[in-house]
Amino acid sequence: MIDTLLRREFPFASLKLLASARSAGTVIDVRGESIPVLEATPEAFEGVDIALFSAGGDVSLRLAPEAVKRGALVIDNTSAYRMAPEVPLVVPEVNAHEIFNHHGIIANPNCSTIQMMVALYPIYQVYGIRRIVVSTYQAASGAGQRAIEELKQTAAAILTGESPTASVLPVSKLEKHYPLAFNVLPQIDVFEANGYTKEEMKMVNETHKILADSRIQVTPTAVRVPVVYGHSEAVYVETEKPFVLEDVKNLLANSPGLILQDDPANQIYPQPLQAAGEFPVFVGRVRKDLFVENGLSLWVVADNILKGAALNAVQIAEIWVRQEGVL
Ligand SMILES: O=C(O)C/C=C/c1cccc(C(=O)O)c1C(=O)O
Repeated sequence: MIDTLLRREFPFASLKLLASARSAGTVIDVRGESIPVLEATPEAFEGVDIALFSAGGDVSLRLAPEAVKRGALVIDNTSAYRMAPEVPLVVPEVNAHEIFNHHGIIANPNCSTIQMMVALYPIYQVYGIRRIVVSTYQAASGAGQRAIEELKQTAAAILTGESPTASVLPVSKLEKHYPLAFNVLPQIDVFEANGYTKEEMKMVNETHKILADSRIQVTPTAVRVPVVYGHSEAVYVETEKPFVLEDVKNLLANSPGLILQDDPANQIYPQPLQAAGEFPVFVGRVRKDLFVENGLSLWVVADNILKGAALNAVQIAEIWVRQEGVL
């Protein structure tokens, strides 16, 4: 979040870093200034204009109202408020207008939903979308620093002929754990009664809310893969209207937040290793379905920590301060 604020040259007059009591007291260097990390208490939000939350849903539920009460705009990166009717759920390239309907809190969508919305919104606007079938290939970083370490440890173990031991992935709070190295895990977060995981249901519900269209049939499969940064998605859509493939490619190449990388003859297509650290969403492998008239497949890759979280939140803040006349 701090790195993204600096890369975007966000015009903050001062930066207040808040965290748990356990982290309070540490000092972070920001542009040569040593900024102390303070304990996140209700009083700590006095004088704060914009509060970027990314400390888990429980913290957001407890402290976001306290920040709003003290005059802050809260941009929350957790799912705590995403489906609350009065809270805008915003992907700036899709529904930036919703930012100005906030009542103190704006929610940042789930990382996998964000990148899919950036790629599909141009298609939705021109051709309409009846159905989405998406398989995600999600990086270990989406599950946190301990998951990244476990991927590396299990890889090292296997490469040295030892048996890998896992204690974090796929879901740290559950009993069963499996090594991610040289493996894929078709579980991200816990399973719900309908057989879909919470991560998959976020993609369904958040797509409906962001596009304000609950008619769209969304069928996700969320998979953890042995990648450190960058989520990839194989997306199949059925459009309402017929399309010409070249027109779709030109549309994607000229849409906000997207870069088209689609030159199979030269093996050009998005890859997480190349997307990591970058702001855009990358789209490629755009092709017409072989059997379904209005079927279209595409491959979508983005840095899950940037566009999937920090960048999307900072972009929301940029639009808000611009409206406030600061930018
Ligand atoms: O695991 C991933 O790749 C994405 C994880 C997202 C996540 C992890 C823990 C809690 C949450 C949450 O619900 O806040 C979220 C999220 O949807 O943003």
